[in-house]
Amino acid sequence: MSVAMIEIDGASMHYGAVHAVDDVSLRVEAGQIFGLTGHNGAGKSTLFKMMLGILRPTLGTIRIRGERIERGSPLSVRRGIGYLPENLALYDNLSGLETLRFFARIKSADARACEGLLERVGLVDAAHRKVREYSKGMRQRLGFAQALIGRPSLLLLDEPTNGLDPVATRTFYEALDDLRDDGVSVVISSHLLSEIEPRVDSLAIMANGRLLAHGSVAELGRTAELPARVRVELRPDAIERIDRAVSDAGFGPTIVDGHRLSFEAPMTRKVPLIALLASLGDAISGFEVTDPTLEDVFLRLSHRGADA
Ligand SMILES: Nc1ncnc2c1ncn2[C@@H]1O[C@H](COP(=O)(O)OP(=O)(O)OP(=O)(O)O)[C@@H](O)[C@H]1O
Repeated sequence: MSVAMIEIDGASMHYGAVHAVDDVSLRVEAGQIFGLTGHNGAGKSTLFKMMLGILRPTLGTIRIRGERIERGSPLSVRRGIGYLPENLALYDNLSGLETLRFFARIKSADARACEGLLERVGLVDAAHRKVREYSKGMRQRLGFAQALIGRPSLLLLDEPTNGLDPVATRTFYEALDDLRDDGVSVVISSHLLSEIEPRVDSLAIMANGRLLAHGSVAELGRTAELPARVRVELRPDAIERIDRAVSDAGFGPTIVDGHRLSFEAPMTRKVPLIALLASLGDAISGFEVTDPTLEDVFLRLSHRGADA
């Protein structure tokens, strides 16, 4: 098997009785946008800090590109990682450009790239304004530019869209796609499941320090065994006939809402249900298919985790 970008093996971080991260094993392949999701306090930030070697795991190991991460890890490994912490401390009296130059010095990176980075995050016009005058979204974009200093091959971004408006959020994800096209691997944490769902190649769901599941959105959907919902709009006189035909074929349950019927089918039987409905003729005037969302998957898996 090829070397993973990140390989976490049985990693735990315990603060006394608090198990911030608890026996997490995870593999992130190179060249992916990988999402780390979970509710507040699930352990996402702690796992990031462990991946960076800021925190030493109580148990387990973490490898980046095959190199074990620990405090005092080789600079060559750390230099290849760009990190946007959840709350990046910025100096209010520095301008945006001075801020990036300051971080470039700390990272021993080429400061000449800083102007280009400001352009990349849409802050070139604010380059010489003091950070104290920046809005929350501008600070967040400056933080993102800071993570890109030194052309890292791995980006660890903790809640990067916090404070961004919808347009800035879209621009941010477009920038991530470009970075992935350039071969950069990205791990992004968020508790905004609907935002992250269409934008990651695969993801992990954490709750109370534990990993509930990981894989592509489709794989997680299968793991959660949630049904697809199909809603049809009908001529009133056809309701009974179609309800019977669908339940005779083994689908259900059916919900009747005026002249609409809703059916549920396991994802593996969604297409046969649609084919059956399509064969039932012109009594059907409208059609809507809803696959389970990541939010549904998360809720189902969290409940299972709590019941275990
Ligand atoms: N230094 C610490 N000492 C004790 N407990 C801690 C410490 N740091 C984190 N924790 C606890 O570990 C758990 C995980 O916290 P963490 O910040 O990793 O979660 P998170 O998923 O990033 O949450 P959020 O989405 O709110 O940022 C929480 O219960 C938190 O209170």
